[in-house]
Parts: sequence; structure tokens; C-alpha cells
Amino acid sequence: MTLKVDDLKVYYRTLAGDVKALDGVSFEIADGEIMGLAGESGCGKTTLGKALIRMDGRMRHMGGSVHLDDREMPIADHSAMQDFRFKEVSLIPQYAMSAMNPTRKIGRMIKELLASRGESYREIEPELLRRLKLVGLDTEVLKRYPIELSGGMKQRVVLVLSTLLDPSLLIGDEVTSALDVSSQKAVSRALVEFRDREFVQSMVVITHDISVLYQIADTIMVMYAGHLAEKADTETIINRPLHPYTKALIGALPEVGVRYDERQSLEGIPGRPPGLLDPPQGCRFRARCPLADDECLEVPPFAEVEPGHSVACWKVG
Ligand SMILES: Nc1ncnc2c1ncn2[C@@H]1O[C@H](COP(=O)(O)OP(=O)(O)OP(=O)(O)O)[C@@H](O)[C@H]1O
Repeated sequence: MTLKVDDLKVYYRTLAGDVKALDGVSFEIADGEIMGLAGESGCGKTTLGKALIRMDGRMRHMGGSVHLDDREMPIADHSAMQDFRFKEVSLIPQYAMSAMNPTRKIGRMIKELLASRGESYREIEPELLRRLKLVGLDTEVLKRYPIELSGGMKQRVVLVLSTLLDPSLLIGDEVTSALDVSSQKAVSRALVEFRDREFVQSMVVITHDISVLYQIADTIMVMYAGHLAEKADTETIINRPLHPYTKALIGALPEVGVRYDERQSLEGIPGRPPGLLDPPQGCRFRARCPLADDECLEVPPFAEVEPGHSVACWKVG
């Protein structure tokens, strides 16, 4: 499976005007790739995830295309996308584990979900049980209510459920957030295991926690204010980032084992991202960038600077 996104634009219609949440993004995800999607809150990560599976009522497809292998995904057509949802592309939305129906036992919830997709629970049950065991859950969980499970257990149930039909692409939005460290590890391990066993071909893991991506992602793509900033393999993004924004984002990470005090504080990124109702002309990082000059009044192309490493910055390359 290869996902190819070409000049995708998705805006939110609001009374104040269009919020340009995804404003011309182009990238590819290779077969077997786990791509981490990182960037500050509000940069468009969730919008990208949703655009690939289910647009909400306010979202408008303003241009560009998405191809899964050689098939174009009709992302603006809610009912035509039904052919892709769950079977080809599956999403674990933000707060999925908190959104479980508290009045349904897990087993009944899964039965209802499969029925709504026209799938037979009987046929899928052996695989369901096998996968629950694989992620370290006793099949007894099927007889429990969501409230009886820990956050990490619920998130693993959601993972099993969302990949039961072996989708080509899984999008996980903040799947490890709000979990304690050991649950985070269990969920991260399960994600990689599911890819290795080919229950799912490729993944987009959306998070603002780059340390999680360091453990599980093959590549990391960094977004800034509705544009792409940089994409490369994980090692390169962490150790040799080129975009000034990626450098600042990585520089803002605490180093393992280092104690920070007044003399050696975390750098952080001064300033705030621009609003997307009326974003600035040119490079959107311009106002916060130490390297910016007049050249940056033009939007920099997201250009490949070495194989597998793309950057949108006039000052790189
Ligand atoms: N329903 C909506 N109506 C209008 N604007 C929206 C809507 N949902 C999101 N936005 C705006 O679109 C932009 C991108 O939001 P998005 O949720 O995709 O960002 P994000 O990177 O996923 O942020 P977070 O990490 O906080 O989830 C933001 O400016 C946000 O305010």
C-alpha cells in the first residue's frame, strides 16, 4: 500500500471566514511505514487525519487529491468514502477510549459495530480473541463494561477493534496521550506489532509527544500552521533536523537524564503560531524564525534535499 497526498487543501467554514487548516500538503507514505505526525497544537494534524477518512460538517475539500495505491479516495464524498472506511483506512480518533458507550459491555459493542459494517461477528471472533491475547488482554474483557478497564486496556481494545478488518492504513490520533508510562509502552508496542504482523500495512501516528515517535516511528513529518515543514526518517529528524522549526521543536525536548535548572533551562520556542483564518503570506514560520528575510515572503516548496528527506525552507539546501 502506498498513500499519496497531493496539494491537499481542507478548510473549515466559519462565520468569520475560512480557517485554512490544511493548505496545500503533499507527501507519500510507503508500504509498511509508520509515520509520526508532529507539530504544535492547532497546526492541522487532526484535520489531516480526519480528511483521510471522515470530514466533519464544517470541513471543505478545497483542492488536491489522495490516492491509495492507484485508487483516488473520494474524500469529499461522505457516502462513497464508506467503501474505504474501516476496511481500507481506519481511524482511532482522539479521546476514543473515553468515547466508549458506558452502557455496553465491550463484546456487545464490538458485535454492534461489526453488524453496522455488514460483517459477521462469528467469522471474525476467532481472530478477535487471538488479537486480544496478543495485546496482553484476557478475553474476559469482552464481558466487562468500559468503566471496568484501565485507560491502557481500553486503548488496546480500541486498537484491536479498529484493525479487525486488516485496513491498509491506520491513523491513530494521540493514542498514547493521557496514559501512564507503562500503558504508553504497551500501546506503542502493540502498534508496532500490528504493523509487523501485517494486520495493518502502514500507519500515521499523530502526537505532540515526539519521544513516543522516537520509539515507534520509521519517519516523522512535522507540520506548522497548516503547511508541512519537514519529513525524514526518525533518526534524521531527531539528530539532524534542517528546518528551523523542527530544530526549535527538537531543541525544546527535555534530554533523558539531564536535570534542568535556572542556569540550563529548556529553550522553548518564542512567539506563537499564526492564526489560520488569515495566515501570513509566504513561509508561515517567518515571524518566529531566526533566519527569515524577504525571500521568505514567498511560500517555500516542500523539496527533497536528500533521498527521503524533504524540507520547506528557503534557507536549507
Ligand atoms: N470545527 C472547526 N471549526 C473551525 N476551525 C477548526 C475546527 N476544528 C479545527 N479548527 C482549526 O483548524 C486548525 C487545525 O486544527 P487541528 O485540530 O487539525 O490541529 P491539531 O494540530 O490536531 O491540534 P491539537 O494537537 O490541539 O489536536 C486550528 O486552527 C483549529 O482552530
